[in-house]
Amino acid sequence: MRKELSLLMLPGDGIGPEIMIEARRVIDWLAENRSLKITVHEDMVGGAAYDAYGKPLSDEALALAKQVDAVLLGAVGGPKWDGVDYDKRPEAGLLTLRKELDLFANLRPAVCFEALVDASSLKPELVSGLDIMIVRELTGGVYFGEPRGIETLENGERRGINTQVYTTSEIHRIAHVAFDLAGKRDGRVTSSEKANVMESGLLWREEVIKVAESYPDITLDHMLADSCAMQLVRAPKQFDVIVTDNLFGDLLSDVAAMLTGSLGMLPSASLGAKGGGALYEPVHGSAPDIAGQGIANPIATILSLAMALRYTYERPEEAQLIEDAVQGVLAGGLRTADIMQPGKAKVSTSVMGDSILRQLDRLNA
Ligand SMILES: NC(=O)C1=CN([C@@H]2O[C@H](COP(=O)(O)OP(=O)(O)OC[C@H]3O[C@@H](n4cnc5c(N)ncnc54)[C@H](O)[C@@H]3O)[C@@H](O)[C@H]2O)C=CC1
Ligand SMILES: CC(C)CC(=O)C(=O)O
Ligand SMILES: [Mg+2]
Repeated sequence: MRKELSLLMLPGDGIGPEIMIEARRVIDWLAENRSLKITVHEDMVGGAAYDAYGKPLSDEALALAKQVDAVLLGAVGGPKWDGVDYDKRPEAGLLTLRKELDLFANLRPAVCFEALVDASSLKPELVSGLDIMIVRELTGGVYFGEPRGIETLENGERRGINTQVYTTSEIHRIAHVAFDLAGKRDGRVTSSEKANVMESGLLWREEVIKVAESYPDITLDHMLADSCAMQLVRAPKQFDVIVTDNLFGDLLSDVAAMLTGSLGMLPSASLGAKGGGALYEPVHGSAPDIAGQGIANPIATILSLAMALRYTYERPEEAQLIEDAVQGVLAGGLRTADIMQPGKAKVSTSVMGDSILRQLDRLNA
C-alpha cells in the first residue's frame, strides 16, 4: 500500500501567504471531492523565517522538506530585508532548499491559455497554442559558484565576485531531463548558452551534443542566450523544449511569462533524482508592490500544485482537472488585475480562488 501522501507548505513573504491560501483550498477540495488525502505541514521560509529565527530557513523546516513528498512554496524576499547579510537574505533560504534537496531540474512550462491569447504582450497569432517547456539547471552555475563575495581592494575599490561553473556531470543530468521531456512532447530541444564568450557555455554546448547522441529521435539546435531572448518574443512557437543554465533560465522564463499574459500565470516544478524530494513554486517573486492588497493572481501557485499532482503524487487526472478549471474560469471572463483586459471582470485573489473551486465542482459533477 502506498504510504501517506505529504506536503510542506512554505508561504514565505509578500504575496506568498495570500496566494498560498488559495492553493490550500484546492488541496482541501481534492480531499473532499476526489478522495485525495494529503497531510499538509506548514512552516516559514525567507524573510518570515529570518524575522522569527534569524535565518531564512530553519533546520526544522529543512528537515521537514527532506521528509515530505513535496514542498509548495509561495515566494520569498522584499525590501524589508534589503540590508541583511547575503547568506541570511530571504532568497538564500530558497537557494538552500534547492541545493540541499539537490533539485537540479527546474521545469518552467510557458503555456498560453486560449482565453488569454489577447492578454499576451505579443500578437494573438504568435501565442495561440503556445506550449514551451523551459528546463533550467537549478543547483549550479553563477548562483552557486565559488569564489563569490564582495572584497575591498588595496586601492580602496570594492569588487563583487560571482563565478559561473559547470561540470560535465551537471550538464549531462540536466540535458537528459530535457531530452527525455522532448521525447514526450514535440521532439525538439534548443540548448541555450553563451558559447561565444564563456568557456562554461562552450563546455555546455559540447556536452549537450554528446548527450544528444543517445537520443537519435530528438532534434537538437543551439541558440546563444541573448538571441534566444529575442526569438522568444519574435516567434515563440518555434520552441519546444529549451534547456539552459541557472541564470539564463531565470531570465528566459520571466520573458516567457509575458507571452502567457503575466508572471502570475507561470508555475514550476523543481525535481532531483527519481525518488527524491520535489519543490513546486510559482515562477514569480513576492511582488512587494501589490502585497497585502488581495489582488495577486493565485493561478501560478494553483498550477504549481497541479504540477505536483502530475510529477510527485501521480494523479494526472486531478492535475488536468485543475488546469481545465483554470481555463474554464478564464474563458468565463474573470481576471485578476495583472491579466485584466477590456470587457472582462476584475476580481480579487480570493474571488479567483472561489471561482476555480466552483469550476472544479462543475467539472467533477
Ligand atoms: N521564487 C521566489 O521566491 C522569487 C523571489 N523573488 C524576490 O521577490 C522580490 C520582488 O522581486 P521582483 O523583481 O519585484 O519580482 P516579482 O516577480 O515579485 O514581481 C515582478 C512584477 O510582477 C508582478 N507579479 C508577480 N507575481 C504576481 C502575481 N502572482 N499576481 C500579480 N502580479 C504579480 C509584481 O506585482 C511586479 O510588478 C525580490 O525580493 C526578489 O528577490 C523574485 C523572483 C523569484
Ligand atoms: C532565488 C530566486 C529569488 C531567484 C529567482 O528569481 C528564481 O528562481 O526565479
Ligand atoms: Mg526569477
